[in-house]
Amino acid sequence: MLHMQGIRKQFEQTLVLRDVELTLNRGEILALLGPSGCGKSTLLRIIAGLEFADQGQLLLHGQPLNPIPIHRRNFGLMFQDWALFPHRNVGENIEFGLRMEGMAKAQRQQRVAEMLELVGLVGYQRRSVLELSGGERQRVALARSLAPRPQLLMLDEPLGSLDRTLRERLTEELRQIIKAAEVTAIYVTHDQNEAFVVADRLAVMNAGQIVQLATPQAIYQQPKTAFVARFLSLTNLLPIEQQTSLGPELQVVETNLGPFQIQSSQTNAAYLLIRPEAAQIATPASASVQGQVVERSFRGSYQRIDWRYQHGLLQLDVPSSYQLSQGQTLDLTFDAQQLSLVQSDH
Ligand SMILES: Nc1ncnc2c1ncn2[C@@H]1O[C@H](COP(=O)(O)OP(=O)(O)OP(=O)(O)O)[C@@H](O)[C@H]1O
Repeated sequence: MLHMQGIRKQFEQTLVLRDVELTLNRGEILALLGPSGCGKSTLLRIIAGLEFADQGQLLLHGQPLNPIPIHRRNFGLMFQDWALFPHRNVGENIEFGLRMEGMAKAQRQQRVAEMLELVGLVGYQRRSVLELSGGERQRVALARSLAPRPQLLMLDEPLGSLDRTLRERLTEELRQIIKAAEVTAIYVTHDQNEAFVVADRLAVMNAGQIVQLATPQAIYQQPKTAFVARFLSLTNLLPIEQQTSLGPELQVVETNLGPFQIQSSQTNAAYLLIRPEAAQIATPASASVQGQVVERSFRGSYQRIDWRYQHGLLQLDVPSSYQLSQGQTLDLTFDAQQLSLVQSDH
């Protein structure tokens, strides 16, 4: 539906977007995920028409987007700092875009009722927005963006101002509402958990480039570069000392933790990624690696341990049912399914 080619943007001396390529499919929710300053908002603002690219093309349904004025694009926006109109009630806020379009009153009222139902606020129409909780306000803001049936909804850190617990609950709700409205959406966030919950596909950005574009599951299973792995809090990255291909899909890598056989077509990998859940408590018969628990923290169904071996330290998760204490010796094996090969960043 929306196709971006070779998008470049420079602010003074800084190149903020470098040859961004991205295709957004109809009905999907795509999250732009990346650290502060990587260019997410700039890319969104270019799509919205609030900023212009120095180079590159934006196509909407195969047609160039640039000549279409902002008000005729029919894009919805929901930004963290876009407050509701404080002196208008909930219904009037939701109705705002419909009035701008010149929609007749009866139709507007029907649409407002549909929107209140969609966001779970039936009966709130005449309430003042000043009386609402933070979560309710965000739902009104979402209803206001969705009311004019935008062909594309853009959300920039829409839950950024809410506390963590509320954010987690609302993220799931946001996804359900956007899906029920059958709208195509781009969702900007720097929070990987939010992106995982909300998105069909994720574009992970670093320094003005899209480093990886795939489903949340695929990115978690196979982060492409060390940057992506670290950004997802996957920090056990062991430099590969030597790699041998035993076939197109089978690699043997040497690391300071020992040799590992990995099902992968990735040649010339820089790191072996050990996901925290790869750790398995060794049985006396297994070929294990010796180590020691130096820290342990309880996380509910599992415990996170800092595990020191002869040449390094890993953060690993083991079931809470194991009685472990700080300083104790612990021999481990590693589940090959939870290991992957990762490229360097350059
Ligand atoms: N109008 C502007 N003039 C000059 N520099 C700008 C302008 N807008 C953005 N920048 C710079 O461009 C870079 C990317 O900014 P952008 O807001 O796109 O990043 P972001 O990934 O959305 O970050 P954040 O999550 O902090 O909003 C930053 O270094 C920012 O300072």
